[in-house]
Amino acid sequence: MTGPTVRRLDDWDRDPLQEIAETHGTPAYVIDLDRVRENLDRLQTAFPDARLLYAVKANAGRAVLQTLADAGVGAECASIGEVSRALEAGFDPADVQYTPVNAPARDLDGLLIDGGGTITITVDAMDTIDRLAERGFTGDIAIRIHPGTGAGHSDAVATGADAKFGIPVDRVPEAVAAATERGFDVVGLHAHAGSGILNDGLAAHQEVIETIASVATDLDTDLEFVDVGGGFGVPYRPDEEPLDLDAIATATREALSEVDAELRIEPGRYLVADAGVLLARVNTVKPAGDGVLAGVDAGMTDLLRPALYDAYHPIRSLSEDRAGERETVSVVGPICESTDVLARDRRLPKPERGELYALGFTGAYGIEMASQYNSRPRAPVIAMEDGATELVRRRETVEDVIDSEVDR
Ligand SMILES: Cc1ncc(COP(=O)(O)O)c(C=O)c1O
Ligand SMILES: N[C@@H](CCCC[NH3+])C(=O)O
Repeated sequence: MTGPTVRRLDDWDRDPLQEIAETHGTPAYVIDLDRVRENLDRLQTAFPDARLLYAVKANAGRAVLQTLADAGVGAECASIGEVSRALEAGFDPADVQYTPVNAPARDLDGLLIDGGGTITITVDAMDTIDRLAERGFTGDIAIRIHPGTGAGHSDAVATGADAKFGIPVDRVPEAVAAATERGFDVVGLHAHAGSGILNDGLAAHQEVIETIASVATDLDTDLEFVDVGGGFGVPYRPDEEPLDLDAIATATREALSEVDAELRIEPGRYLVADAGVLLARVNTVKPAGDGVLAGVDAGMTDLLRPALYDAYHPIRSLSEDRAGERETVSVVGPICESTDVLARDRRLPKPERGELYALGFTGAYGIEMASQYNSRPRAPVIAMEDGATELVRRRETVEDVIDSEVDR
């Protein structure tokens, strides 16, 4: 069941969302596991020969991880925390790839404790090759290259262009030699162009794959895999076109035609973004300039993306249809920051106190980037599956916020 290419906010049934808000209160995240499976099916149809690793950072909830582990995909993890959550949710260590950025010592130590010998580590710095050798790590390693080109929904996430990520192309042979000398098997190459790539970013994405292909063919090493990262975008704005998955798959295959190694991809957003909504309720309404400010109970601590990237998330009123009256509404949160604006200048029904809103495409990088700033407990997550709903992450309490303080 591949489902529609994209599930827009208007495609969600209103009744179950209203019911969830009544039962669990707001703010609350909803994640539809059936939609996650549909997204996976579409990816697997477009990339039938690729090994798919789910980028856990997009949504590390156990229900999501179990769904994907059961479907037989692997996990791409950015930290020991993500590795632990993936293993706990049922991923086999052999299916886990750890791709740290400037791996903290605590992460590397933790991997050894957790039987990390069977996990593949993607190394992004010469130093980390030494640091793994010093710790007696015996697993396989892959080398992450810095391709020098990136793409994504904003410059902030065009990772491939940022020197922080990966080893420069001209130093990759040196890194492979250093790793081999220290007894490691270098089994793969890795590159990631960036996140939220839509059709206008395909050329840059392609360039990254061509770069990794040329590094792979120049190396005198048998590679088990070439991992071209994730980044498949989802059209959050109503005027954006869905990503042409077949075009990206064909171009990837062509670019790698001379490379004799398994293709790996590691999507996060594509699997979960349109499977999630964030529910929030209006508490205050006040005029501002030519429009209205609707103050809701979700803020940048629940959904950071608008404040961090100026990201667009569609917003819809789930209260009873109120024909006619629409106003220019900005939806603002309860955090004492001016950037705590979830949606700016949208045409919405004249807001009313108690009105229920849904924010779309919040299944990816929503709950994962939530914080306790202003000492606000994080929202719960409710999973939908096969027509049923279930609380899978409870609402935090103020006690949870206080609990990590040490008595003195
Ligand atoms: C190394 C790596 N792999 C995979 C991903 C997943 O990206 P996306 O959620 O855009 O598919 C990211 C995030 O951008 C990443 O940094
Ligand atoms: N967190 C980002 C994407 C970056 C992913 C990690 N490299 C977002 O919300 O769009």
